[in-house]
Amino acid sequence: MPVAVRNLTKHWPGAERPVFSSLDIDCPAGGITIIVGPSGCGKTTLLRCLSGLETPTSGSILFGKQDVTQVDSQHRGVAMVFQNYALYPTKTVFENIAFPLRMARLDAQSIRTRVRAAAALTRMEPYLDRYPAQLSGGQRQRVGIARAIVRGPAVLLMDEPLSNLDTKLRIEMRAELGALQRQIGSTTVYVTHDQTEALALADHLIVMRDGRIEQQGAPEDIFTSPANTFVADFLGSMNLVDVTRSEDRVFVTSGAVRLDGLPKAPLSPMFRLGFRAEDVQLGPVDGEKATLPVTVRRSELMGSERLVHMECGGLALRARLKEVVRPDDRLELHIPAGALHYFDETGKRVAGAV
Ligand SMILES: Nc1ncnc2c1ncn2[C@@H]1O[C@H](COP(=O)(O)OP(=O)(O)OP(=O)(O)O)[C@@H](O)[C@H]1O
Repeated sequence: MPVAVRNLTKHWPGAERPVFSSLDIDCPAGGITIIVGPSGCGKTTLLRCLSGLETPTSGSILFGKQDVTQVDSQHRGVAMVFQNYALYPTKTVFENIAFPLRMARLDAQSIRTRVRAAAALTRMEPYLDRYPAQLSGGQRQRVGIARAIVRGPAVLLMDEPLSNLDTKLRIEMRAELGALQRQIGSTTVYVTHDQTEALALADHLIVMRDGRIEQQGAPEDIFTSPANTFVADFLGSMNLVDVTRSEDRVFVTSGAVRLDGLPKAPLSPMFRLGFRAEDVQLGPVDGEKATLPVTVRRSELMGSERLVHMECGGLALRARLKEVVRPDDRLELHIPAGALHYFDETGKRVAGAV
């Protein structure tokens, strides 16, 4: 069942401006929609409106064809997983998972069957008699997930479910969660500020800033064609260089940048050139490319390659390189034409630039 939001506005009483206004969102049936954006942009408020824990000021929320805007939270067929797990400390794992079923007054046999099924899916069967304090962080979050899926919700809402876990566990749980979501097939809306998580898990991605949607679509499309410099920087921290053009020469602040045979798109005298750290090359590059003179500042080992921090005419840039470079080395960076992004002076992507 698809979930949609139409013209949705939330204005907290007394606040100067709405948290978000006139939002339109479409979440595909059975898939994971990820809402990503910086802290405070309104993600949690939007999720709470979907759950029915919060009432929007205006607009509508549709679950399939049904308008649920005025429907009580308990009757929406939604379940929510919280960042802080929100488990009952005095109840066993079994009773925590069983809680929504007891509230719905299911008989003891059905409760046992359903709790066991949810525990099996989340690999918590061996721990049903334990209390939350006797579990690891990852296990606690699994209980939170089991409790959310135990009633077979049509819509599953997740608010930063992995952010209390350490990096290694977060990566493991992320993969588990993706697989589990496919198995249960509930339409899932998942909120995070972590761009890696968003790109890894999303079927449909929504990038928000200050209560506005900056871009929504397939994660690959957003990553390869960010609509503006905010999206480009937020998803994959793109290097952004202000470029001034005068006749056929282009400059980056104090250092000169060479654009061999570029750009094809009509560009204003000032524009922004974007490229990702992983697309930078030190060796010769065939064909059209941009060339930037840089000075190395710092190099961080990241397994088989290095994240190299550099400076180009006062601008800080990052490159992922296999080569060993040292502070103060002066280098020429080459960025192949296909890896270049162009934005106008307002930050908007210039269509068809490359
Ligand atoms: N109950 C409330 N009453 C008034 N203002 C609120 C309330 N809850 C949230 N806000 C405000 O709404 C704005 C959006 O908050 P929200 O929690 O939705 O952001 P977020 O994007 O989820 O951020 P984070 O990632 O930090 O959780 C913030 O400015 C916040 O202070």
